[in-house]
Amino acid sequence: MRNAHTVEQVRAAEAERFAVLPPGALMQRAVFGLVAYVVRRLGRVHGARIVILAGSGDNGGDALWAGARLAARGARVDAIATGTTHPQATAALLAAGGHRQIVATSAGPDEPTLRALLERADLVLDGLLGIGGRGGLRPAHARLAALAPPRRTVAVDLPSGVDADTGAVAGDAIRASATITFGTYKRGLWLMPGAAHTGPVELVDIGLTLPEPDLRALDDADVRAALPVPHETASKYRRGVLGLVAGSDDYPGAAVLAVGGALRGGAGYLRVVSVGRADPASGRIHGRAGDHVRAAHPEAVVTDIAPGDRAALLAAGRVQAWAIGPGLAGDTSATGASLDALLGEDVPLVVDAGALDPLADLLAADRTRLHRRVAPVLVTPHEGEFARLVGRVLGWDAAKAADELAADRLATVRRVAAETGAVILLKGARTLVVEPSGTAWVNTTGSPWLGTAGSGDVLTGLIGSLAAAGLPVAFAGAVGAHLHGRAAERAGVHGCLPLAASDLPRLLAATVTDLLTDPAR
Ligand SMILES: NC(=O)C1=CN([C@@H]2O[C@H](COP(=O)(O)OP(=O)(O)OC[C@H]3O[C@@H](n4cnc5c(N)ncnc54)[C@H](O)[C@@H]3O)[C@@H](O)[C@H]2O)[C@@H](O)CC1
Ligand SMILES: Nc1ncnc2c1ncn2[C@@H]1O[C@H](COP(=O)(O)OP(=O)(O)O)[C@@H](O)[C@H]1O
Ligand SMILES: [K+]
Repeated sequence: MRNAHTVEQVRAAEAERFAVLPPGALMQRAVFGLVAYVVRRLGRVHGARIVILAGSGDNGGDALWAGARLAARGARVDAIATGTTHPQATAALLAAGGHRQIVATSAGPDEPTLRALLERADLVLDGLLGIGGRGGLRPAHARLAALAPPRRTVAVDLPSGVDADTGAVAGDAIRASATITFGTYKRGLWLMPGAAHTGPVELVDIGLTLPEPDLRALDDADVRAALPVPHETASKYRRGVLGLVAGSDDYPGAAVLAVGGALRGGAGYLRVVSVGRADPASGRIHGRAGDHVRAAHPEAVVTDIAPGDRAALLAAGRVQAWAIGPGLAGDTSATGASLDALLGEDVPLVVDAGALDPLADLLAADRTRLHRRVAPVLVTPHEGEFARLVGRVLGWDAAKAADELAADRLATVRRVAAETGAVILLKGARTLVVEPSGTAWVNTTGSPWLGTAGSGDVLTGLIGSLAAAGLPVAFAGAVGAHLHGRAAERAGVHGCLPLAASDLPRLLAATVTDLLTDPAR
């Protein structure tokens, strides 16, 4: 498990260490980690050209001290500053033979000179701003951020211009190929849009004692430990039964995809409810989605029901979790009736896609509905669906939803989870899972190839299955998002690029197999 903390939490932990350690000790630990990374990355330090972008604070201090150590090993180090710099670190750099040759104010060097220096650099260390950065980059910094070569820039603690707590980016910000962060992960390294600026993030332990994290990210080891593995006395029922209401005559494929995900999530039995209509000749209820599921996945047990038939829905059988929504289309009041029936059942419920608007309508009529329910409800909107949800339930217009998410994605989702009583899984790059209590996970696996029609349907089935197999539903959301992302990362290796949603169940099976058979576990 990786943990992220707020700037306030980091400052408090640092203050506690400052009180007992010699001056500069924490900074030297950070510098040691940063230099170790640079040496590993460059391979050969002697003769390498390093450019330091140095701000006025301790973040610049870290970068300048690292420059001093690298200069002492024979690197050619140039520091570009925008004003004053950390005095001891600057003195150390100069003493080691480094240059502090340019002050990039408006009166500073012309752009070609700066550009030439940055273009020739083997590596640029971004020490403009760390956790002390406030607001967007000011013009002198912004100019440097625009010129720094993303593929050869390493962010010190965090990319300058990214808000450490929110991940918000106002204007220009450094784009880094890697970030070396100190003490703990900062939330902004994991939250969009800031997360798009970091490259891979490495943590350097500087010995801080930290409180409960504000945000968590799962690792493969956490997911491996959480995976539902059948034990000796298992049976299909004991492994967990998932009820899945998915597909429609218009979108039968969504049910097939959701079942494909569900079959890889660990539940032992899958009841699929297909919403159809009465056959004019026989009078029997029949849905196209059910036909497609039977053909693609003979192991699923399918019941066809008429739209909104609550009794037939519940008669599909006992389950340990329900999931509703993928591919549901048409009469939203009928979906609302099905949803209402499932909300009356005391098992975890996953609500996605075509069931989200009906849920929003139920919540608009009664905001306490989910707060009163004992078993949790997980909703899985993408950004557009999230905007509609907060529009209907909280009265936000689309612009407000977009502004709130851009300014502070985590706080916004936390607020909506607390107000609605739903666990919210907000999909997209860096999917967030947030409980009404505020407990939050961010997903750091995945790839933009997942932005393909139907991949969310697979995710819903997978999460429902993990919940039916016994994982608490919010955790099932975090585990499901991790597996879904890992599966997508494998697409290249398995010859599945460009990724199609139908590839995901097979890739999920390979992902789970590797996790469970990893000899290192
Ligand atoms: N304090 C310590 O002992 C340690 C600190 N560490 C480093 O210290 C950093 C924090 O240092 P600081 O508290 O000095 O803060 P920063 O170095 O992030 O920057 C603070 C300075 O930048 C100015 N500033 C803020 N926002 C600005 C903006 N938008 N444009 C231009 N200037 C702006 C402030 O007025 C202040 O002078 C961490 O991110 C980390 O890199 C590490 O060395 C670990 C140990
Ligand atoms: N740029 C991206 N990077 C990583 N994951 C993404 C990206 N875009 C979309 N995804 C993931 O792809 C899935 C898309 O789901 P969704 O939008 O519901 O698709 P659909 O409704 O077609 O099934 C989600 O799991 C989402 O997190
Ligand atoms: K920085």
